[in-house]
Amino acid sequence: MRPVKLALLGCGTVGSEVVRLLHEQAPDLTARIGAELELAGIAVRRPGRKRGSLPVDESLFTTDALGLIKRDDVDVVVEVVGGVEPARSWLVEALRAGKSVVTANKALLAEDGATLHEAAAEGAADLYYEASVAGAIPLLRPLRESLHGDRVTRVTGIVNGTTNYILSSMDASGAGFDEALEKAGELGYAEADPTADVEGFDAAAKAAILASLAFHTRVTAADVFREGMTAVTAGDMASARRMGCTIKLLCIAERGPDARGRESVGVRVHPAMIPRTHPLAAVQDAFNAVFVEAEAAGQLMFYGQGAGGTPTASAVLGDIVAAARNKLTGTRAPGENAYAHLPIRSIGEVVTRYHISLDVAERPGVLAAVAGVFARHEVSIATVRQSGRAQDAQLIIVTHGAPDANLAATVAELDQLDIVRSIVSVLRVEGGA
Ligand SMILES: NC(=O)C1=CN([C@@H]2O[C@H](COP(=O)(O)OP(=O)(O)OC[C@H]3O[C@@H](n4cnc5c(N)ncnc54)[C@H](O)[C@@H]3O)[C@@H](O)[C@H]2O)C=CC1
Ligand SMILES: N[C@@H](CC=O)C(=O)O
Ligand code: NA
Repeated sequence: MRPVKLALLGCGTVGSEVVRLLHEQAPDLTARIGAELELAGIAVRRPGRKRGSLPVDESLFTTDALGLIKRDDVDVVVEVVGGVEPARSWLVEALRAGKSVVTANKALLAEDGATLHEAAAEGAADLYYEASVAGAIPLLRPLRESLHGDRVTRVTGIVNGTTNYILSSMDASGAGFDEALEKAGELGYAEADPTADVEGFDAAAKAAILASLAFHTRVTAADVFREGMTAVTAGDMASARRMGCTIKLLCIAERGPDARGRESVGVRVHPAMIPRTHPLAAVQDAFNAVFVEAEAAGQLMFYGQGAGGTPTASAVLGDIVAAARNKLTGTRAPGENAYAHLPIRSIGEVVTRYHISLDVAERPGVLAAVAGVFARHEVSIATVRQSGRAQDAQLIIVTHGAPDANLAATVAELDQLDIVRSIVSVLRVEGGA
């Protein structure tokens, strides 16, 4: 049997681990596939760079990614460069030519997955992207295959390792944001531009990919409500701790009837306060965890390493094996299945709960005035806690569920009240906190 030939694009944190695992596991991979996997070439930016410990022939390195993709002997293109361009042009070229693609590129899939899926359909080619969401955790294959007999209603989780590493460091040791981010970068968790992590763009891209698969509807990054975690302070974390909670950056994708009774999809990424008893509160460091709720299956939980070169390479290798097997047997991966065309609900229509911390003047009638604002916006208060000082006091209010637009309008009106000296923090609450 002739070997299945791979073109590897990118040899950074993930790419170098793909090379290492391909070498170390070669005999097993050959036995599992029924043919050898062979690297036809590795596209890099700087071919002369020292990659001393990598078990490959230097002659494989090239700066001509497109030339490598177009080679007749290449069967599978593995893209671990990242970013929208030139990755999109490369992958479209490969797919249209009937070459299978394995990619970890969530930014591209969430921005313009449709173009890749269309190119895959045109070229009758496989498009695999398990590594793009939650690193090593097998999550997309269960959504794309195992759960196809069921109706998924909600996907909730922690899908960014860098921010979970930062938030769990802030919670456990009171570590500062900058220090924890630097460490996450050193450990290979952070994106090339870590703004993508801390501002929630990376999690939003993953949320779009998850929602598209779960709800059979094209959801792009632009459809996802996104709020990063840079505004979460040590004070917020301490306040959460006092309430028996912690703060996590959550991705939530849900389907169901909106206020007009129309079946729709809401997808959001934001920091949220959750009780310490919640299973997601126990997810530490760069680990990820995702709950999938489906009508027949009930609740499923997926947990594991969501970032880092080696765990991510595990998912890439799994996809390479699947693509190689398909090449040999003439079968294909499931294609895009976006038949449902569900409308996207705006964040204003999504029912959320808020934890609001206010500095207020300490005088009679303050509580009534504050409560009046909530009532005017039809927001019901679950708990109020007041800690008083000489002339001012802090009020901590947790609401019941209400449309996010009502909650936002409540905060905006509170901000206008003379008795409110400052709005110290506003956080959404999930899971019964
Ligand atoms: N690091 C992680 O934990 C995870 C990363 N990913 C995704 O995997 C992909 C790769 O990520 P990393 O390996 O962490 O990034 P990285 O920045 O370590 O590696 C990317 C490599 O691509 C190279 N490159 C850039 N432009 C190129 C070009 N025009 N031609 C050839 N090579 C080029 C860079 O020099 C770099 O070595 C990204 O899409 C990322 O979002 C997905 C899951 C986890
Ligand atoms: N930067 C990402 C890497 C994996 O997708 C993260 O921190 O989760
Ligand atoms: Na995965």
